[in-house]
Amino acid sequence: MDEVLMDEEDDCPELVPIAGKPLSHGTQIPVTIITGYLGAGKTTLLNYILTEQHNKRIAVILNEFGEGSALEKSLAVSQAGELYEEWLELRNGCLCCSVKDNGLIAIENLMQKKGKFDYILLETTGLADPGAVASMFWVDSELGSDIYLDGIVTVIDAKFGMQHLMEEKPEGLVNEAARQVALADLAIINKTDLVSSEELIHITDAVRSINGLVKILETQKSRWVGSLALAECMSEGDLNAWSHPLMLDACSFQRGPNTTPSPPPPMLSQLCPRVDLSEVLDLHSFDQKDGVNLAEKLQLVKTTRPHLDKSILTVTFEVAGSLSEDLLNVFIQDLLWEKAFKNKAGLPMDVIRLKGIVSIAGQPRQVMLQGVHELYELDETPQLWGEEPRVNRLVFIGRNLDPEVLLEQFITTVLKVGEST
Ligand SMILES: Nc1nc2c(ncn2[C@@H]2O[C@H](COP(=O)(O)OP(=O)(O)OP(=O)(O)O)[C@@H](O)[C@H]2O)c(=O)[nH]1
Ligand SMILES: [Zn+2]
Repeated sequence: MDEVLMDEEDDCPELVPIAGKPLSHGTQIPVTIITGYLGAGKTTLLNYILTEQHNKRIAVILNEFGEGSALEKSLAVSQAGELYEEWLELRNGCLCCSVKDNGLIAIENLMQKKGKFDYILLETTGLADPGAVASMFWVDSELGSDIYLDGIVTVIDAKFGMQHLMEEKPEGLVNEAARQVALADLAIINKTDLVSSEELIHITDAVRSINGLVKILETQKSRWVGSLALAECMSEGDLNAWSHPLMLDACSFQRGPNTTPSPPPPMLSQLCPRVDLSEVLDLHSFDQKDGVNLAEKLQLVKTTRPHLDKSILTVTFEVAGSLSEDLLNVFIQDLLWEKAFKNKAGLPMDVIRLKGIVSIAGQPRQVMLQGVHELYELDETPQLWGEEPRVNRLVFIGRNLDPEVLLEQFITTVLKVGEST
């Protein structure tokens, strides 16, 4: 294994970009953030991952923030049954450099003490905003950290998830459960044993209506508990694709007439509920490895309609042509930082997650756009534009989004009229 490069251990270190940022994550360790409302099944999923056969040295971090202005946070790392614990000093409620850098330093220290990990899983508390935690790893990965953000996994309670998603918050505040779904790269709808197939469809639709981009899996005890026949059905490759109850339903039919004696027709929720580790780990949701097939993925995304009152939704559009990079930055900053765009009701659009593949005038390769809350990044992918006309595809997940207004703003401000691609 490679040497662990340690950052200077300051109170609040200055991070300096390293020259010649590596294009691959060769020596970096992925971190997956596991979030989800209280009691949804996050720890159960972690335990499952840790006990499953794999060749990885996985470290688990429990990101327990105390109530209110707690000054300490425990960083427990369990690995191969052993539990290590570190205590971090936090400055009062400050989510800026104190948490950021100390969090990373603690992980890096730990790696030095215990040897390098292959993978880090970070469980947030049920009420945490995964966006804040994600930002910490995402930004620093660009600055030569040992760690990069692989993806955000949100565990949802099939039974109480609807209730959590619908909970009314005081004016101006986003419901935490909905925010966790909005930010998810993978949504695991757990405890399917506790609901009927109708309830399962309902919660799945609600999740999809918030986040049109997310991959959805259904589980019991965060794992699969099916029979051999179901194991066969799971080997069908299409479940690696975007899972949906109807697809799970379809896979029970594909088993064909040979499966005798036929078992009682399984409830939708009993089909194939498991998590294959490859579906949770190494998602590459924030980097260029994802960029290669992101263009295809984005084509499948549809603008959603709010399922719940005042809820978060997904807006997507395609625009042919090439963009001015400067104007694109202005557009994104107006949207994310200035909150300058309003919907028809006059409410400012609030984007939580942003993804896209765009064509920058004069650049031969596709450029990936990623955003989480106020952070965003434009990154060239290895993918060259082909012969066919270039198409920009964007996906926005957030509140008060109006597809028409967004599209109009995008076209008028960003598109380089008359520019050849
Ligand atoms: N019936 C049922 N119970 C489950 C399932 N998955 C987890 N549980 C139970 O739900 C409870 C909460 O599970 P945890 O894994 O601790 O949930 P968590 O999200 O880590 O909870 P917090 O960290 O407290 O927010 C435990 O009692 C689990 O045994 C499931 O699929 N079905
Ligand atoms: Zn837990």
